[in-house]
Amino acid sequence: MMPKTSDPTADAQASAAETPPTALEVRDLNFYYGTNQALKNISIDYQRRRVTAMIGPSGCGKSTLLRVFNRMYDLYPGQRAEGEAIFDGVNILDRSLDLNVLRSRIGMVFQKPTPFPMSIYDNIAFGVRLHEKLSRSEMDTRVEDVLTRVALWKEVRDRLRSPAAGLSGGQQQRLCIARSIATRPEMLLLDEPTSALDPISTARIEELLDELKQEFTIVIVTHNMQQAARCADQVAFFYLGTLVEVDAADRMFTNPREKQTQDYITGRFG
Ligand SMILES: Nc1ncnc2c1ncn2[C@@H]1O[C@H](COP(=O)(O)OP(=O)(O)OP(=O)(O)O)[C@@H](O)[C@H]1O
Repeated sequence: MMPKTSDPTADAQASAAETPPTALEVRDLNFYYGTNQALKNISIDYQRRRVTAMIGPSGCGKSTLLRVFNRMYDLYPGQRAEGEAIFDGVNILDRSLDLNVLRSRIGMVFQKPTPFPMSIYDNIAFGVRLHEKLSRSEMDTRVEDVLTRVALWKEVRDRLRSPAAGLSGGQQQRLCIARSIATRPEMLLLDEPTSALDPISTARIEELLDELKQEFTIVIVTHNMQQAARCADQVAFFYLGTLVEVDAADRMFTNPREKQTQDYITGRFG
């Protein structure tokens, strides 16, 4: 941290220097399932190489927002988003955007581990082949690299050609994270990634997030307040489709500005 000075201008500059640049800037975003508006005028900045946790009671729109960021709604007629989500200078809501490119740059991991019905090796190689032409040895290196980074390599190196379905739930989820980072994205979106896992597997995923944020911007939806407090740099609290407040995690959990946030994090509702 830069030391504070008595000069307000210098203070402001020091504070600006400490603020990580924004990876994704959301402005006035509205989302509709048919006539049902699920997100209302959401504006939020996701800081580069930081973990942002999105919290809030069931149905408040956390997953909907996460899914907007890799355009999942395109698969479903009747669902639409309005507003802006600026990523690398481009509005990702723009209809002309190449979704394959978007999804290689913004990876998604779901609540339930969803390995493809193929070998461990091919789970990683499949997405990479869509975007890059690697030699066999380059692909071998990529597979080893990402499996090492999710701390799975030692456990699976002798059975890379075995079906991924034979892995435990926690291993499958780490494989899904490895698959997401194999295309070298800039952002990782995780929708309650540990809710189907035991406490040990959960702890391993949380440790992993701490390492991955050195390279990736991470957004995680979680119902688990302890998890948000352990993993997140920034926390956003949603309620009934609106963003109630967003702040640094330590401030959010010790001194939230809004009563609704206070009530939620202390377990008084939701
Ligand atoms: N496919 C859908 N069709 C219609 N409405 C939907 C659909 N999916 C979600 N919704 C509605 O949109 C709102 C937000 O849902 P969303 O799943 O984003 O909330 P959430 O905060 O992620 O909830 P949870 O924590 O239970 O996963 C809810 O009112 C929900 O009923």
